[in-house]
Amino acid sequence: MTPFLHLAHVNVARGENIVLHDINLSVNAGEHIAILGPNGCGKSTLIKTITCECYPIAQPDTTVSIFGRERWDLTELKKRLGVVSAELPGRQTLTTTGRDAVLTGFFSSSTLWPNLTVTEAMRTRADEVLEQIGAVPLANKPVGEMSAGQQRRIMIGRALVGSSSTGSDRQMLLLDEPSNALDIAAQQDLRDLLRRLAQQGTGILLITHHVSDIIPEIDRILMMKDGRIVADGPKSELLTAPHLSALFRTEVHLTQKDGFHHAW
Ligand SMILES: Nc1ncnc2c1ncn2[C@@H]1O[C@H](COP(=O)(O)OP(=O)(O)OP(=O)(O)O)[C@@H](O)[C@H]1O
Repeated sequence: MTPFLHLAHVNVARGENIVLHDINLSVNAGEHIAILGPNGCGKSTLIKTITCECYPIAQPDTTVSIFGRERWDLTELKKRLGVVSAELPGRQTLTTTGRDAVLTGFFSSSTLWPNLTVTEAMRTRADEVLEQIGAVPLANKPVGEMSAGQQRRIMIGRALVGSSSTGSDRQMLLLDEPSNALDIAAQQDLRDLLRRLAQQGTGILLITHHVSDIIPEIDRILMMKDGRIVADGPKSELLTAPHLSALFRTEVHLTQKDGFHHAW
């Protein structure tokens, strides 16, 4: 199995406070994982640690290894690791077309600035990705004229463009509450797209507050509380009403239908 991530004894501070405590986590490429936990427990900081936007406190036993390497050129890493959240990369993205917004994934930029060199190979790869995510009709449409669901689809393309769909350069998609601000139909579209990508071998690391976002292909759950991973195991064991009730310190009810869970 190809390793995607290995974190050992990782502590991370933000401002004056330590917000991640002794994180130990290994993920293989192509795994499908959901991270659950109350507001402020450190989920986004964990993703930012993986993308090197937050750094661990240097200690002798601390390890952060991504795709089997501990040292990265940040530009190269960002190409391999796209994060999709409910926000666009910048306001300039609004005037960028769908195809160009996908191409910005090669540069981690908000738009295709004139000084960026786009090669033919990049264009071919962007067209491949537009096809893969079912967004060919959005190629020439400005992002600002798209619905929130269409924008999210393009941002998934932007996150995927820098890596290939197979082999050691396999796609790994990090999603931080991607269904926020989407209506019911757009949430459904997003789940269908994530299911298709997961079935094609794209790895998924999904942060969500919505249990119904946990597509059937996700089979591993991480539970975080107060900056610590408090549970890490199969969905069948952890995605239960008692575990969720303990995690969120409130009574949670759970139902299951067609591989999806619904909590209230
Ligand atoms: N830029 C920042 N500066 C200082 N502290 C921060 C910053 N961003 C987050 N924090 C703090 O770090 C802790 C973890 O925040 P983080 O955003 O990782 O949690 P989260 O689980 O993703 O929360 P949510 O579910 O609300 O998005 C919180 O206590 C938060 O207040």
